[in-house]
Amino acid sequence: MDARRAVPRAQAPWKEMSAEELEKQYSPSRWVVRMEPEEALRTFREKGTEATKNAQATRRCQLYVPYGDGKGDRMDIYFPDTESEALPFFLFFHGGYWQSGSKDQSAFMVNPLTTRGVAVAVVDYDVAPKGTLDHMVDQVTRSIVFIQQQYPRNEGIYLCGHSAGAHLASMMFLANWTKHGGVPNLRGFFLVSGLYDLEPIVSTSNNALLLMTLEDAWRNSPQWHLDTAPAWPADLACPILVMVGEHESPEFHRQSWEFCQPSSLPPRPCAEQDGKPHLKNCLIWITLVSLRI
Ligand SMILES: N[C@@H](CC(=O)c1ccccc1NC=O)C(=O)O
Repeated sequence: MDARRAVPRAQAPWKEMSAEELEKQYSPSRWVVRMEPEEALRTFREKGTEATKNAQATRRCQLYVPYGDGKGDRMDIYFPDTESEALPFFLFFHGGYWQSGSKDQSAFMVNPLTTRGVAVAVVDYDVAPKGTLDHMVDQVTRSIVFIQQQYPRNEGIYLCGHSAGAHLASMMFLANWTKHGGVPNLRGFFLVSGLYDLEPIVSTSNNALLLMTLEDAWRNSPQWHLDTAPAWPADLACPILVMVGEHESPEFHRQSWEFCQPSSLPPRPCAEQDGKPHLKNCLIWITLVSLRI
């Protein structure tokens, strides 16, 4: 807790906000410029569901693959046309503030990636109120270990998450892989519009179903734990792309920006090799055009 107290107030502008302003900052749909919030959320769901149906109708796939014993431990895996186990794997973790969304509306990246020779796994996890944050983090960890064990000859595992899913993916920097049965061949992170410090969310309506305490938020905020994260194998070259939408709220921009600062990101994969940093961090500002699906 000391580290959190040591954060200068200037770096935590949300602490000065009214409850109403904080609510707005953490309501992404209210920042969409092309449509009203309700229409934006509906469009997001409809496009995702349509793209998932299309992917399942057109791609070689295995659906509802169990990655554990829990009822919610399921993923859909989509394959390129080429039959091979030596494929790169792209794992996607959906958003929805840890309380909505599912794999069934999240396979929108499948066709562009599988046509380029990448296998895609769209992972389900138990959203609140069934699942707690700790349980979801555990599920995500196990889903990655499952892919590594099923496809030991993979050409890299790339994690991508959106919003709450980007948070879950970023928690993997803190994972104790040896405890989970082996180090996955992680080769890249794509973190889209993520949340890395959960404390501001505790007092918003997004916490009504999740019921996270300040303690839960602290434990599950990668922003505050990267300096003590377990060591990574030095040979894992692992670029991390942190992305945030151009029109998203100042708080969403701040979360991504602060997570990108060298003092926040895991020091170990940064170890220099051949005089070059292992880890390339960059903040990409997505334009509205590139967000179109
Ligand atoms: N109630 C939220 C919904 C939301 O944040 C959201 C919706 C779909 C996918 C991701 C989302 N945000 C973070 O996980 C909003 O008003 O935007």
